[in-house]
Amino acid sequence: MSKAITIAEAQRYDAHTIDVIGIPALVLMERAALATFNNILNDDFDLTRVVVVAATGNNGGDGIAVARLLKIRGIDVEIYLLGDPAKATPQTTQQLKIANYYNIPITSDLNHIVNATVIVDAIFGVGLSRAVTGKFADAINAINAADAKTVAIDVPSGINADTGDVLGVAVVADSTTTMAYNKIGLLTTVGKQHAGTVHVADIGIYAQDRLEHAR
Ligand SMILES: NC(=O)C1=CN([C@@H]2O[C@H](COP(=O)(O)OP(=O)(O)OC[C@H]3O[C@@H](n4cnc5c(N)ncnc54)[C@H](O)[C@@H]3O)[C@@H](O)[C@H]2O)[C@H](O)CC1
Ligand SMILES: [K+]
Repeated sequence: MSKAITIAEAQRYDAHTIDVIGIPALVLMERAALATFNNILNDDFDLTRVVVVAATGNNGGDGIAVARLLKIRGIDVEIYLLGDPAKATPQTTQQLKIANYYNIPITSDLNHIVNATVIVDAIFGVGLSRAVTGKFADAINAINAADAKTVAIDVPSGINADTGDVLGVAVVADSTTTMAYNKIGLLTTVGKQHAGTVHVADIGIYAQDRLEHAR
């Protein structure tokens, strides 16, 4: 049974890797995006119309970087942005700048989500801290109403990564690319129902500063 971690452990390992070891947060974000991008290509989905639904935390930054990787590959992709870009994290602000360089369209039309063939869920990851409401809930309901295949980044948005509980409303994903280690909440019945196939991405974050040898 491979290791699964809590939100607090994920945040602690993240901070240790950045602040003590010295790997920049943006490098971790790029590796998270590349792992998710490769899983999307390997999952062999219909990539005719991809919509990345992103908020302004680092989960959103991961998704905006995935959008750029898809755009460079010649795939029709747009970003449905939730929240105020002026309040984005530094890493997500940088990803928005890069996405702008590649002229990736940003939409606020929920119909674009409903009509997508693949949706990337980059709304909330381990930073989810309260019940999902308002525009965030509207976007998650649109994602779940779509016929599209849905790929969640790190945690299906709306799921508490410690307990697997749905905080108001949560994305039901076909697959989830989760960073570093699986999350204990995704091993629960409800967590599994929302995560779909879970891919664990090695992005350079390890509990003991190195990748543990497979048991
Ligand atoms: N740990 C790793 O290995 C890496 C993780 N990455 C990604 O970063 C996210 C965590 O990012 P963070 O900015 O801490 O939080 P989120 O993006 O998950 O959440 C966004 C933001 O939203 C606010 N918020 C919380 N709950 C609600 C709510 N119910 N309604 C509205 N807004 C809410 C809160 O302020 C949060 O900060 C992790 O999951 C990974 O995807 C790194 O990119 C790579 C390494
Ligand atoms: K997510």
